[in-house]
Amino acid sequence: MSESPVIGVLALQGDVREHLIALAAADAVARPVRRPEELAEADGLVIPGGESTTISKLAVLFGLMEPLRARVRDGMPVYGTCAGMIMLADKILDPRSGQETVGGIDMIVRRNAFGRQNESFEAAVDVKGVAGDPVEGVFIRAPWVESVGAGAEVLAEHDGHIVAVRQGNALATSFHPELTGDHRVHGLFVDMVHAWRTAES
Ligand SMILES: NC(=O)CC[C@H](N)C(=O)O
Repeated sequence: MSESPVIGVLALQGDVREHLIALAAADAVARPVRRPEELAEADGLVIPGGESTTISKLAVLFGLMEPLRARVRDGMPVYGTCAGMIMLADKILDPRSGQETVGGIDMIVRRNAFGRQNESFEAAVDVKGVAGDPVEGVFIRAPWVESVGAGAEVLAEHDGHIVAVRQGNALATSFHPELTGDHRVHGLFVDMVHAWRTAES
């Protein structure tokens, strides 16, 4: 395979460090991204879990919202977990005031759908494209996807609710593979970045 891709982790708020570790374990060069210049150098980007309204407001404040939208529109691979999934939704069912999204996936997301912090849970999830045993899904005040448009593919469901979606080069999960030590979902994302780089070069 060609040399390791550089994958950024949007480092405004949330579990940035865990994603940097998971990406490195999946053979990517992982870097925090806080400035537009850092985003420009990345071959792909992870938007971490955390608090989506905070991440949204900081992205606007740091001048990153428009550059993020532009790169996603151009096809840069992007992966969002939990709050990151919310950031990739074209529509949020119950946005807080001032909450914007990057968009990129034709889906409607319901924030905190699986309940509050103390209703967080783990469950085995079968994810299309991840071979072998189910993934251990860690759900923390997790969103679910109410519905997807024609262009988006459902990769996983839990309890009848959509929890993983892909549309082109955008991938999103309600749960947090970065917290489990199982790096297969990050591996899937790194493969998407390799494929995109090869297609672009
Ligand atoms: N673990 C998470 O990322 C929780 C997401 C949070 N409920 C939000 O709305 O942003």
